[in-house]
Amino acid sequence: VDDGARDSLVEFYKQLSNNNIPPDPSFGWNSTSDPCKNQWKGVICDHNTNSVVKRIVFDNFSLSGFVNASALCNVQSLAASLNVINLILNNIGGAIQADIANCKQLTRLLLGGNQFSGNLPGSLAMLGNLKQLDISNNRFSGDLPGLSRISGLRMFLAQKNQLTGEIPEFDFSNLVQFNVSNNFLKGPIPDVKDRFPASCFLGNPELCGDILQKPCPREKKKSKGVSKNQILMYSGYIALGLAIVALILCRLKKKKGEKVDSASPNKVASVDNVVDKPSVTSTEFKTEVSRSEFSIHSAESALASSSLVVLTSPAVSDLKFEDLLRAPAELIGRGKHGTLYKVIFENGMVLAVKRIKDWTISTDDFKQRMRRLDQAKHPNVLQALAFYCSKHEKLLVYEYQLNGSLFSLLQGNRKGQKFEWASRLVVAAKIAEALAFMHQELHSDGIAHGNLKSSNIMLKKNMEPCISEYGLMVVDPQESSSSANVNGLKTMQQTKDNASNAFKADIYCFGVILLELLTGKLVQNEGVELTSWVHSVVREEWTVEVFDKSLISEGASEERMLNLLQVAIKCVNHSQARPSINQVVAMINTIKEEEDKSRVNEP
Ligand SMILES: Nc1ncnc2c1ncn2[C@@H]1O[C@H](COP(=O)(O)OP(=O)(O)OP(=O)(O)O)[C@@H](O)[C@H]1O
Repeated sequence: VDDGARDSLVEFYKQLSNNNIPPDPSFGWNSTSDPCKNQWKGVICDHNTNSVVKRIVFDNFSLSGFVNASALCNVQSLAASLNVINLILNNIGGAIQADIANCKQLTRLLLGGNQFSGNLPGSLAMLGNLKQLDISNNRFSGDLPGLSRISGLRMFLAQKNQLTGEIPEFDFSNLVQFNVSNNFLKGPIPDVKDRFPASCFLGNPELCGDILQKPCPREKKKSKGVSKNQILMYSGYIALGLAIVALILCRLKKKKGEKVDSASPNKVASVDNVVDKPSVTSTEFKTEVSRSEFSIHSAESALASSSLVVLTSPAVSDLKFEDLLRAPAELIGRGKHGTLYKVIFENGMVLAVKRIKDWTISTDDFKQRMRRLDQAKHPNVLQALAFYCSKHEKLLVYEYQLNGSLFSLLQGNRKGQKFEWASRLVVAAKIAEALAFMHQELHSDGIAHGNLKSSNIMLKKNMEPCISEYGLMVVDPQESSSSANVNGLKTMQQTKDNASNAFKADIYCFGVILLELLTGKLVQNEGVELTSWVHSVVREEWTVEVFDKSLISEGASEERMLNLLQVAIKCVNHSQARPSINQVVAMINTIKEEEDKSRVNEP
């Protein structure tokens, strides 16, 4: 760590601890030692280089000073590396300075359970990489800043403060935890469907909305207060709308005569007729909440190859592309590689449609890949039912899984649902076996999963786990590092032996899922961090601390949990010496057999 960064850290700690001198030399935080090499307490460094600070973690350290965000975030080398600031459950006071926004790489800012006060800086909105923001149980006041640009935000906790004003706009698509209860917020609650219970909003006497069974008073002003300019603007929109409709009608009339026949015969699947209407216009069919939001980029692409290829599933044999466009669609989530919509049909059928973003694969390669994937069938792999592919647009259709994903199960979104050790072991074994099957089937085609993570493990009706989105990531050596997998495999994927690396990468990602199952902690987008945390705990010989508390209290066998942890650690080995998927299956099955035996022998 460079001297400037070290000195700033020392300054930061000084103020954080109210000028308390670090308790002993091994604690660090002095200008005579190095934060990484000398392993300062509360500092976690990049495990590869051991020379840049990634996290500052002081949870429950009885600190009672202030946060000097300028000292921390105005130093370029620190700002560029710091991912996590975790100061929960201390006694830290004062305001948060706007300079916090210079720590642009922050994914977690956890300040809950302190004495912070004052307004939250509007600059928080600039922390575009944030996944978790916890300011709960403090004395923050004033309005919440608008954080709607932080589209990856998964957790926002602001309960028990003194916040005022309305709840600002949020991008709720990725939020899985949200709480603003017990403040002084007012006005309408945003439309969060049933994703968050009323308890997340309670304790704000002036908040209103269906969820609180407290209707909001109708706004009278709306029609009264329309200004002249607004009238002009709206009439402009209406005129433009009418012109577009007229243009579309003209074009449709013309096209009807010259029926195009461009769909090539398809050996694997039945192909529906060329779409002749809906997508001839430009872009999004989007009205209010529940309309289809798919867009076809141009009339040209719609006519040239607008066929929906229905794969061999009989469930959707009559499905037509236009049905898909017409049905109401709801945005479920926006991931790194695309967007997922829930589409509900009149006959009650519910489908999940994945719209893939920025995939430079050619149309032919895409089609071929889909057909290969369709041939590899396994009960624990979610098969695509159909797909659509044009130059600019790639859609995949899956059966919608009502029970959600392993991610949401671990996150505790499914209320009151226990997730016991035996079930976790079954999930691990089934996913490993399914992955082994797919690797075996698709090895010669070089198609690995490419994006294995707990949000891509769906739970079927009977809670059977199944791998979803297999093979939707092409591992392309030419491709930029931005396409790299979430689990920090960039450098690996950039190396030459790409296909084999992709299979190895799947093993790594599977190891991360095992760690999630064992620890109950989630690493969405932060795989490297969970693994380094586990490594550090194991290194310090507090191994049992790693396990999910609910597993310990359930009395799960420590020995078998340790054995599974060993498997996970082998899988997340950063060198390429990872076990093969078949070895992983064998190891997990041995643990599972022991578990089954012990259950039989139970009194
Ligand atoms: N078939 C499905 N049925 C129901 N929910 C699904 C289905 N497939 C995915 N989901 C859920 O929808 C959400 C968005 O999925 P999506 O795959 O687009 O994003 P992601 O997995 O977070 O990121 P990425 O783009 O990297 O795959 C996730 O919570 C996922 O668990």
